[in-house]
Amino acid sequence: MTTVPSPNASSSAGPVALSIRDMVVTYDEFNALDHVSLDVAEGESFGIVGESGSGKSTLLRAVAGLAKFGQGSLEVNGQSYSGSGRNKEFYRTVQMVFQDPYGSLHPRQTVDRLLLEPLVIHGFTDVDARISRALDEVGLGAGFRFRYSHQLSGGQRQRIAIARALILEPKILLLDEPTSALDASIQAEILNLLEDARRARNLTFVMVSHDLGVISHMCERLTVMKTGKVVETVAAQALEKREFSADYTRQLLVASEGFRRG
Ligand SMILES: Nc1ncnc2c1ncn2[C@@H]1O[C@H](COP(=O)(O)OP(=O)(O)OP(=O)(O)O)[C@@H](O)[C@H]1O
Repeated sequence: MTTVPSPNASSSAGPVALSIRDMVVTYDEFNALDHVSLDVAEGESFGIVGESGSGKSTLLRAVAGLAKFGQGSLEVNGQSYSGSGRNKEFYRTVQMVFQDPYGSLHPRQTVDRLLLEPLVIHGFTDVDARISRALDEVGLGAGFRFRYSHQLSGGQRQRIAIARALILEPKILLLDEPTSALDASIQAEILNLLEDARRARNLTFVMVSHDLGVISHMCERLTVMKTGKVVETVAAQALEKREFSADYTRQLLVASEGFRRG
């Protein structure tokens, strides 16, 4: 197993869960991802920040196989993947949670069906017990099993989306702004729920957010992106101590603090 030493904040410690080298995603001759490289360690919580359009979602989508990368390489849990091909094991062990759970939850399916579907696809048989456990883990009781997504609040819908991701016992969660559509108190509940799940299951997180406060609360390290490129990768504590090198990181931090004060 590949292990990356940790000489400083820009490299991860321990076995590598996710390794991206020189990744390029091109749309209409424009590089939305421009030679991006980074490593994320097993069990690490890793953040991606940057202004709108900097390529954060494209990076997650390229890892997930939802956007094709034309150049570069991707290794997940020791296995190499091409720009577009993914196998069934990948789709079990790597799960993505989106900002808007409406998009990922079929409106004509009950919670029960929504949780059953991935279990059936991946050949699990003890489905009843797994559905009950998944609902418990996200703080929803059996009473929610036969509700449709329009009968749930935004926070409850996001809990179901997380349950649907966790039910397959993944190793990596790709989280694309998972709480930015929620109000502050629900946001905190969902972040706590995610953090509890990560610790209990030794999950690896790669979390995109425009909110540096969320990322520094949740993540051990983070990559700052601008115009499709990595500006720098720093330890989350470095933000508080102002131990980063790029002016752009300082601008992002100042903008985010100004926004919070405002
Ligand atoms: N399917 C697509 N076709 C063409 N261009 C795209 C596509 N998806 C993304 N882009 C472009 O790629 C760039 C990066 O987009 P991306 O969604 O990754 O940014 P982001 O950092 O996640 O932004 P935000 O914080 O606003 O969600 C943007 O200029 C966007 O317009």
